[in-house]
Amino acid sequence: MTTQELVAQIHKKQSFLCIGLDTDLEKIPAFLLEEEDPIFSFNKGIIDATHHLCVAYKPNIAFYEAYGVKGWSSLRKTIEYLNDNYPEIFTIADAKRGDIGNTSTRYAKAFFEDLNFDSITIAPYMGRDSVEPFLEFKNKHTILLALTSNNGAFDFQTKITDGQELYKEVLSVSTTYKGSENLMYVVGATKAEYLKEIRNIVPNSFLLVPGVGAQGGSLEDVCTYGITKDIGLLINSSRGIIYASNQKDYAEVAELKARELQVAMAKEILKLN
Ligand SMILES: O=c1ccn([C@@H]2O[C@H](COP(=O)(O)O)[C@@H](O)[C@H]2O)c(=O)[nH]1
Repeated sequence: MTTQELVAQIHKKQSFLCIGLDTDLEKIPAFLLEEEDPIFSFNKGIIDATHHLCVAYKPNIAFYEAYGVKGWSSLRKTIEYLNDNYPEIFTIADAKRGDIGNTSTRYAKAFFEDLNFDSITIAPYMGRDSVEPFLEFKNKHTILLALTSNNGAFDFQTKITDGQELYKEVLSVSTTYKGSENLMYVVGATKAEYLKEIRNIVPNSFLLVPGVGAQGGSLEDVCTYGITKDIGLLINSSRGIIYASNQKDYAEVAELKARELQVAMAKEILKLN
């Protein structure tokens, strides 16, 4: 999917919501455990109930890898279901990969070609030659971890390196990578006060923002400094939407939670006019 197509979807749906599919057999409603593939059945229920309110879904790959071959099969069914039924949806493999060049190319083939995701999250720690292989893929997007939502972000990401904080170095150096027009960045909603400075370095890039809801980040705070004329934000919520109920009504309750966020996002878009 191109960035322009993503922006068009955001305006059409008046939403920049990304729903995280962090599907955990210990948290999904018990009645689904009798299904042949409970993870896929749960995801399908969530997707069918919420696709009109969001522009992206983000399966976190850890939740699938944890179940071995069965988990990978559920992941494949989920991405195929999305691509076949809702091709307008932007898909994010939250895999946090990145390795020496030839290995990164294999990761890119796995997620962009075999599974056909639109984007993948990547750790920038191994530098240019670990990221550029992902950027070679046309209309595919690489989402670099810049300033993450967790407390551990302060261990390294905010430390001064070469005269500025490491996360700023990640942002500015990565803009010189070949294919950098395919870059997006992860910035935690819990770090909203950093967004003004982040926008000075990457004024127009899309930011994937996890951390609203369960982690306590505020959508309004993120928008105050992070929103651009093309919106430039994908705000993620996982547990706050998908586990709002663990009963038969889980999909309907997920729809209500997604709608609350979509309505708040529509208000933020209106403020831009
Ligand atoms: O900095 C980061 C990077 C990734 N994540 C991931 O996003 C979701 C957040 O889930 P919630 O339930 O909405 O808290 C999850 O998959 C994380 O691994 C993040 O939270 N922070």
